[in-house]
Amino acid sequence: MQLAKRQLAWLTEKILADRANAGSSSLSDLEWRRLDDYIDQRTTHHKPLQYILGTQPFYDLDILTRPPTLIPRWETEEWTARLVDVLAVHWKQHKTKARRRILDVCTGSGCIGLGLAAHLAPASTEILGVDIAPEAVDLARANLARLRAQLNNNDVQFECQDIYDTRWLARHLPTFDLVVANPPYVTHDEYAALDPDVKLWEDRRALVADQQGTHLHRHLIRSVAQHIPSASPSPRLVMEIGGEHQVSPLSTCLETHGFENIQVWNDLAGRARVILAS
Ligand SMILES: C[S@@+](CC[C@H](N)C(=O)[O-])C[C@H]1O[C@@H](n2cnc3c(N)ncnc32)[C@H](O)[C@@H]1O
Repeated sequence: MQLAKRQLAWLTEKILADRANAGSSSLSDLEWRRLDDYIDQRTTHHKPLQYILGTQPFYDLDILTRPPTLIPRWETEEWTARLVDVLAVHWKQHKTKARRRILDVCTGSGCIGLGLAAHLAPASTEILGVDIAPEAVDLARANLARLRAQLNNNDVQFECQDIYDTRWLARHLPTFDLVVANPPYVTHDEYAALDPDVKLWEDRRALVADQQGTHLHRHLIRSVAQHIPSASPSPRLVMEIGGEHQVSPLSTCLETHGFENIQVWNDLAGRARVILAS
């Protein structure tokens, strides 16, 4: 009930914020009809609030949201901020003259890449975000255009790219210091049990992966091991995961491919959320 009231308040705020003439604080007939329409989209059609509002806060950035591209989640925001702190320490200890290069695989709205750019040291980093979905890349580029002034003079670009393209990987991966990713990690069984808010509106490709949700993670582990040599204790690969059940298989896979300093970060809810290694 509390949540429903809060959502109604946010929808009303959107209408008030969108109005051209801010003279009156009460809603006109037209605005009441728009509010009715928003409530209908939310309740009857299960449209997520963030798609109706059109944005979602991520770190201190206001990220545009548009179906079917995944809405940025608080868990991702949390580890992105933690990663900024970790990289600041590592990169201070292991200085290089060149800018660091980060590949944000499965970039979606671009939230991770943009969040990193906005908080890493000024003019220190080049970030490329790639996604297989053209509509995600369009949205990431719209976010880039909107947020450019907040990116600390760090360079960010987005490209449409299937990360299973081995020729692209062989050519481009060796130019990066670090790969970050929030890949699809929901198992087929978990997907069947998800809310209609998610299933009806967010791209299935953004969520589901074979091999108990670890297929893309394993592919990234193999690819990074092959193309990005271990140069320092700094992380080489940072991936979001779906929980404890994925820790052991992915740790084994990382060890098999020669990774060191394997760590798991829990999120604020105490769930295993990120696996990283150097
Ligand atoms: C879980 S979403 C993450 C989006 C965003 N990084 C975030 O954290 O909100 C996963 C993304 O992976 C993309 N994706 C799925 N398969 C891919 C592939 N083979 N190559 C590149 N991107 C892929 C999807 O289109 C989707 O945008």
